[in-house]
Amino acid sequence: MTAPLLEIDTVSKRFPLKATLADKVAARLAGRRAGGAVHAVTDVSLTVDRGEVVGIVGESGCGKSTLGRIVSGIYAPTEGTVLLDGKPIATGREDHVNKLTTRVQMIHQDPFASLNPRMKVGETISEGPRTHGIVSASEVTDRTRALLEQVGLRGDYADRLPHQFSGGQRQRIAIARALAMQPDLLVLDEAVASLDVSIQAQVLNLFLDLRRDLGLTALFISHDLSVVRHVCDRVAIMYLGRVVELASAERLYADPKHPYTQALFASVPTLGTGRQDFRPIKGEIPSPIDPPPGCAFHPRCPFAGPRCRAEIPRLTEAGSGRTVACHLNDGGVGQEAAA
Ligand SMILES: Nc1ncnc2c1ncn2[C@@H]1O[C@H](COP(=O)(O)OP(=O)(O)OP(=O)(O)O)[C@@H](O)[C@H]1O
Repeated sequence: MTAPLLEIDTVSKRFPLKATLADKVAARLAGRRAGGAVHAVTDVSLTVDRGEVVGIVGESGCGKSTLGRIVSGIYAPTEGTVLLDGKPIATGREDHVNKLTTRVQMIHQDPFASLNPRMKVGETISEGPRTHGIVSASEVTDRTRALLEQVGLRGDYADRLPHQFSGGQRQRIAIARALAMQPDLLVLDEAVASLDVSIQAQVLNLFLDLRRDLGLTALFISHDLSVVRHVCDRVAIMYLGRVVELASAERLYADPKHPYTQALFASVPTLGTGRQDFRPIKGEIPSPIDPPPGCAFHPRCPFAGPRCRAEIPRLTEAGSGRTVACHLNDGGVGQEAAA
């Protein structure tokens, strides 16, 4: 068996909060430390095989982008390690983050913000490969044209500026720029979220074609379950910084196990199930500054029992390669659990 291309091992990321003078005084009077932290990502372990596309799904603020940025070498994790092809991209030390890694390329949500408005798209696409010696000067023009054609644009668009393109075309340019670096791994962070639905479908189809032709490996971050279903082999569901369920897309969509996954599915009217009875998830997402004890989902969970309020559930096997972090799965929540 070959090792996974990407190995995320027990990664956490906390963003320290700056304490105001009033906080410091109050904390000193109370005999505790001032400040605190946003628990953006907690104890996440995940692998991605070569040629695999793994989705990261969850509501806003659950830590998806932070995880993507750690994998891209933009953030150092507070704890844990990220290995690409067995070598560290990042460890829990700021000076051990490979900020210049070219092997992971990130594609962001907003194609308007991610392209330099004053740079011709040909220069945008070829800048990275030229700087890093990935293409020679003599190859640059042909390679840039070929990349534009590969993403469904005309080669002579290389001479145009970003404002001459639509949102969907700009996202194609962003994909061409990422592919130009010949990355081992793509991190797509809400890559189609800002596009109209019909354009989303076109860009997703492009991604699927590229995946088939180039054997891409990717982390596909999205809040949109219907988008993820079309492009991912496996899907990790995140809640308040933790992975709560990880399964093949097929199994997850056929039979979601974690109460949060079930609630997430029930809240989406457009999953093609023909169901009209979609229900928003009840309650608010808790603060990542002060996560609830036990299972972070327990305040919103219809099945929560005493154990859920006290003990953090670990990800455990639930059959067929699926893992679920729920006490219902690892022995139940006790008599007191609501029916
Ligand atoms: N640089 C930062 N400094 C402080 N807090 C941050 C920082 N980046 C993210 N956070 C916080 O970390 C938590 C996770 O944010 P993150 O952007 O990773 O979530 P997300 O699931 O990608 O949400 P969204 O889909 O809204 O982007 C949030 O509470 C967010 O406010």
